Amino acid sequence: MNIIKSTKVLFLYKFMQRYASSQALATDLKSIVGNDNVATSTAVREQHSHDESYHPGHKPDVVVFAQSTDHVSKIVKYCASKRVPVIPFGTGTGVEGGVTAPQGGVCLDLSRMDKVLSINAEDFDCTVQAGVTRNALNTYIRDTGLQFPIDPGANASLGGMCATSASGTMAVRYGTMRENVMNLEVVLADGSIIKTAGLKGRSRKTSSGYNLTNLFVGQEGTLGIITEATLKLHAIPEAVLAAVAPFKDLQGAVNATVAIMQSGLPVARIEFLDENMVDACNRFSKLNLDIAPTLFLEFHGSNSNIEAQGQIAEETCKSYECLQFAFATDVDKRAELWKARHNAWYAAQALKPGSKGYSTDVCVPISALSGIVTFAKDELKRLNLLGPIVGHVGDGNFHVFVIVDPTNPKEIELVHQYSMALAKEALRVSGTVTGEHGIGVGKKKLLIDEFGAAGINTMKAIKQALDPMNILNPGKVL
Ligand SMILES: Cc1cc2c(cc1C)N(C[C@H](O)[C@H](O)[C@H](O)COP(=O)(O)OP(=O)(O)OC[C@H]1O[C@@H](n3cnc4c(N)ncnc43)[C@H](O)[C@@H]1O)c1[nH]c(=O)[nH]c(=O)c1N2
Ligand SMILES: CC(C)CC(=O)C(=O)O
Ligand SMILES: [Mn+2]
Repeated sequence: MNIIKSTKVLFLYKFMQRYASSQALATDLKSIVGNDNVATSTAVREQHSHDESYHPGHKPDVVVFAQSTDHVSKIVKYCASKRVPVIPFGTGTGVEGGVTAPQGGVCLDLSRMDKVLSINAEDFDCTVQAGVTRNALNTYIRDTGLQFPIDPGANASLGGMCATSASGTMAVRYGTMRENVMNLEVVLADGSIIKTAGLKGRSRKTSSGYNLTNLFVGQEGTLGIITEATLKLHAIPEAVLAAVAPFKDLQGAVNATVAIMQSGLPVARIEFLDENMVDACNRFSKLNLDIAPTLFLEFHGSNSNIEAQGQIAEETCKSYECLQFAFATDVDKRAELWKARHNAWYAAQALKPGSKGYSTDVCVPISALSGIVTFAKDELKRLNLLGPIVGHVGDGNFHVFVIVDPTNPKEIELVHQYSMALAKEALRVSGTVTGEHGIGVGKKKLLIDEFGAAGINTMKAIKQALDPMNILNPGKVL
């Protein structure tokens, strides 16, 4: 009885101590960035404690809404002086638990840094603050005839997209964030500010110094806070044509993809949905597609060549026994199709109300795609798991959205084992454990298999050099 009582007292004491120190932290931060930019309410901390995944949330002690690079620099400098963790937060749409605060600390929300700073239409580039979302940028530049085509399904922040090296359905044509970031402004762990590709750099190529830009793309907030990004823009195509092609079997759809890619056709989107995913999208997005392994395709070109592109794809799909090949030229029909594709994550979760999605994200050389998708499906069947499959297959990248009961630890463990087995199979065939979602907390254990000890030690040396006190998003990636 006494032990229980003293444990309760100790717990209460620790709780009071943490409460007092978080209040002191908030007071100091308010004096740096102003009262309106600091929140300590449970609701705001809860909202910033998790992303869109099944990973358990952890609340930060304080949420700060930065308004400028100067704010970010001052906050980081202050946190360094107190050894307080800083966790950057874009829009919280990540899926590997990257924004959780397992050690408490300050969640640095960048959404109020939402200015488009410059558009250089003649150079096909722009510079934005980190909190600008991809939809806001595309709306802003609509009249220039340009677009920023990297499209994770969510309306993510461009800072978050840089930090996770995001991609999406159009990476097959326009590249991922890695290929589209030209320069970054980054606040380092001591509060100093750098530009990764030169103080004013926005040239199309450079071989000057180390490639700092790509060090900070995909670092998930563990090496620095991205405050501004200079990005490549692309012309909005004169003509767009979409198509839907259901197949008799999975192999036909995947082999047709490989053949289309090998033919050199500049396909803009080529997305695979297995029969379960098509069924889920039909229900969630009110489509009426045949329930079969299916490709969604899109071609971008000029009025004079768009039909020829579609025709080559149609012939190729037919030679792999597609059941039909239906073009969608109408703007609304196309928008409906891609909206449904972007909502596939929610469609899968809606199959079982109350469930959560556990997403895998392997990427393999395209010649290994058919084998590994078959492996993924066979393992689902063996383990009796429900997991619709969807993939940016033109890049050899696909996800199994395994549906789990978040309150059932046994089921979560089983799905975790499935995800690990799939990731190891991807490595066996020379792929990677994540094509676009990153490592976060979910895939840390797999890094050693992908890079080996010497590779991991190199990453640790970089982390140690840039963040010696481990205040930047501690517990993530490494
Ligand atoms: C419905 C749906 C569909 C998709 C996706 C999500 C959802 C909900 N995603 C995943 C997600 O949208 C993607 O990872 C985004 O890049 C995350 O951007 P946020 O702004 O939400 O970052 P979020 O706030 O979630 O942060 C992600 C990570 O980056 C760090 N971070 C955020 N801003 C930072 C900054 N300014 N500086 C440094 N670090 C920062 C965070 O600390 C965290 O570790 C995705 N992704 C994808 O690649 N392809 C896809 O197809 C999809 N599809
Ligand atoms: C939430 C993500 C798992 C979704 C995604 O990456 C996709 O739909 O392609
Ligand atoms: Mn994806």
